[in-house]
Amino acid sequence: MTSMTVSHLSKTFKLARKEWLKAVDDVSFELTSGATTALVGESGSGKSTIARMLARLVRPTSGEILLETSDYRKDVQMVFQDPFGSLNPAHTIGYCLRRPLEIHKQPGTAEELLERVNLPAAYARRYPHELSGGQRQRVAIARALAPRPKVLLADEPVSMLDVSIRLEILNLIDRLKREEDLAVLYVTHDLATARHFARDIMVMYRGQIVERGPADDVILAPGHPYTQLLAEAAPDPWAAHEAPGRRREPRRERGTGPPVTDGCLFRTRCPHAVDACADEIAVHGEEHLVRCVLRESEPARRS
Ligand SMILES: Nc1ncnc2c1ncn2[C@@H]1O[C@H](COP(=O)(O)OP(=O)(O)OP(=O)(O)O)[C@@H](O)[C@H]1O
Repeated sequence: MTSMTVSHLSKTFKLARKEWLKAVDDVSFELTSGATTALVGESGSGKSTIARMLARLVRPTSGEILLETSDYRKDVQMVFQDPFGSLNPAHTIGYCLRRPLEIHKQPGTAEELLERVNLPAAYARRYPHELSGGQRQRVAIARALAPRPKVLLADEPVSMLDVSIRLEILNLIDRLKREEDLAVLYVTHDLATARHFARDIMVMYRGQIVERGPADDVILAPGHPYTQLLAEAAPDPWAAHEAPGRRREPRRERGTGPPVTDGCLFRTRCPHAVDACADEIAVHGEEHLVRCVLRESEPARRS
């Protein structure tokens, strides 16, 4: 079931007197209960701005965010990247977890929430500085779950954690998604975990979604030259088992001059660019969408 529908969402930041930045440009998608949707793309592509708009921390310039339920403040919760900055050091873990239960008038206790994220109930008496980064992130997840939300926004939830515990935390979010029937938006740079944990992947480039589809299709048969570049550059732990010889050397960038602002924004970096890329870009496909003029004849697609 669709939990959240995002339509034509845009955000423009004013940088200086006559300088504007289109951080998010006409983005539409849906989040479904019981499923993870990954949002991937390089730094500065607008991923966090989308997550922050969905969390109502940033006001959209235009567009619409529709929630199936009516209580937005309760039903949409976010887990942030930094587990060290997200818990108030002056309060016990128990206090951090009881507050959202009280505010949203939910039954349950801090101890029960700790057990749901595999932490000992006795941690309720501890302070954030007594916990490791991974343990703090578990508390942040427990706090986000306290109001029994429908949508969980996870903005790079493991990128500041030790590599050795990242999978534990992602597995925890995955289990809770199934148990609570959550719609999860997973914002990440990491294509391998996006593919493993998400049902669908959306690829962002300079504020636009350039490709979207089932996770395996997007990673194994990327239709957009930008996704191909990302997939080729990413260390892929599954590649050796699935497709020997599939990987190629990343192509060299062709970028010259100032960045373009119309047509395909990737065309100055694209190894396949043709004149038509300067025109309005059509979106091809139904389940697997690709914003690329080359898609029709598919010369850019990997075999
Ligand atoms: N409050 C703001 N004022 C001005 N510009 C902003 C603001 N917030 C974000 N930006 C700019 O918007 C663009 C998109 O930023 P955003 O943080 O959404 O990207 P991102 O894909 O999440 O990157 P990262 O992976 O590094 O977090 C960037 O160019 C960023 O500098």
